[in-house]
Amino acid sequence: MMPLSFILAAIAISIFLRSLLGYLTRPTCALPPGPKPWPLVGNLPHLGPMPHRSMAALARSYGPLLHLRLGLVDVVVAASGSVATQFLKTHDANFLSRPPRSAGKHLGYNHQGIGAVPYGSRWRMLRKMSTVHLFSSKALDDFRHVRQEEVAILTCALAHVGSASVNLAQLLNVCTANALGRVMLGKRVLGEGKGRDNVKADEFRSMVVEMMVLGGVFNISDYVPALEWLDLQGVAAKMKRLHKRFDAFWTAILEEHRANMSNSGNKHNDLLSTLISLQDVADEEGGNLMDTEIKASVQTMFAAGTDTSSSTTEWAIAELIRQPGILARVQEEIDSVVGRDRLVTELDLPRLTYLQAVVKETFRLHPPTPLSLPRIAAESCEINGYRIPKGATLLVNVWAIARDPEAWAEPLAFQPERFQPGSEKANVDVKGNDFELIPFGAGRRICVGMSLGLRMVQFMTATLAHAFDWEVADGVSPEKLNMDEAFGLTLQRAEPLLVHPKPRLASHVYKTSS
Ligand code: HEM
Repeated sequence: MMPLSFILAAIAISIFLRSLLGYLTRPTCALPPGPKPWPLVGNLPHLGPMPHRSMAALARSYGPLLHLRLGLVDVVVAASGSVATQFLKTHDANFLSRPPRSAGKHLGYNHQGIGAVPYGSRWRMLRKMSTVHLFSSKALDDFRHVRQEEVAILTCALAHVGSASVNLAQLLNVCTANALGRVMLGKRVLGEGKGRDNVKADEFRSMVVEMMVLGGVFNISDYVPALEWLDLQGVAAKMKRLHKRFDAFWTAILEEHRANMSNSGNKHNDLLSTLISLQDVADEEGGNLMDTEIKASVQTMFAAGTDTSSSTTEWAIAELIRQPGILARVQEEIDSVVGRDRLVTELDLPRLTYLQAVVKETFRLHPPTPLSLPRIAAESCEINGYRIPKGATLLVNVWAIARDPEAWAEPLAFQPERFQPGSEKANVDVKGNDFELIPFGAGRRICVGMSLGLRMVQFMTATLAHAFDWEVADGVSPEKLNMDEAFGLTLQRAEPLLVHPKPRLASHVYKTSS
């Protein structure tokens, strides 16, 4: 038996060594600067109704790398292109997962959808499947006719409103959701009374609206997890109820698809049937794609892909209405490429360089997710000499970055010319390569639907600008158009754009056979 003194000495040495190790590996740097947090709520009171604007203002006082304590959660905010580069390029591997949120838990099948699933083999599998079958150039081209048909229906509807004014966002939303629905589920999801829709369009519409509302609520228990069980705002209860409705909807669609596939010899011509047919293929760790992952991912695609594209297009048209000179230049460009005897097609887009500049400028001033989607630090790390603690939430203020006066001349002015050949930002794109303009995020977890979102926004903006002249409803003059923002799940206009579209092409163009 070992003598007691030896055992005590061993314990003392191990305690000393542990302390020494702790001392040597202690973080040597401080947290990034930020306003002093209040007890318990931390900096929540600093956020106000427009967190992206409040955080931009705080960054002006404290610098482009900001630390906030929201409730009990450490949050770091990147507010310049160079700080975003540090997080999303240099340290991207450390920020590949998203922090758990009540919406992902209660509405997203406990974080099983592509947008919330932690980084790893399941994420890679979902990402690869959707990239190949939904967003690759081939997949996009295969479904081009679908988007063209839906945009033609939108154009036709706008041409026939007569003297009534229209809420452009609503029609754009129906167009994008139906285009996505046809590609992902093989059918329109927001119906349109032509006898071909057999999903419950009204039910779907009301569920999506509620999802956007609940997703936009600032749920206290996301920031003070100890209070989760109290569900102080009743948000979790509402999410659970909504989840039940959504799950019944997706389960019915899955069953219907399986039945159709077995009747048609496993034919699959939409994403859902493709995913079902891939359920036998195992991921790198041997796991198969589960029904819940399919349902969660399809639901995420609708949530992430509809409002983003439609609200950006609404902002683009609002900017064009406010600046008739820019609209005239867009129309002139499209007239010269397309003429006035047909609608724009997606194949025309590469030749419409000024239109593309207009879309870039719209993404710069009105990014639909101004704080991107949050990421979480897997490990502590050091950025720009500051300590980023393990588990901290990263918010990238893409809205502030794209208005940074250090990076942009006249940052608040809508000037598509800045992206024209020979201009300062001619080579800047929105695809995650130029960190001063990252509306789709950047790095490995960049928006998976970027190619589709970009194409949809370019195509809808081009079509609407080409097919119509625009008047604001109620006699509001273009320069008085209210451009205020409202913060929700996506960056919406505070006041919807109510307009009178005036057809400007040959009348046969506004007839659709769909
Ligand atoms: C105007 C269009 C869009 C914008 C500006 C946009 C923006 C974003 C942003 C900023 C992110 C977070 C990226 C990051 O963490 O770095 C994201 C993620 C995502 N987006 Fe988009 N998006 C758009 C359209 C779409 C479309 C059309 C779809 C699908 C139909 C889509 C599906 C997704 C999904 C699934 C994710 C999560 C990806 C992941 O976590 O791996 N988005 N989007």
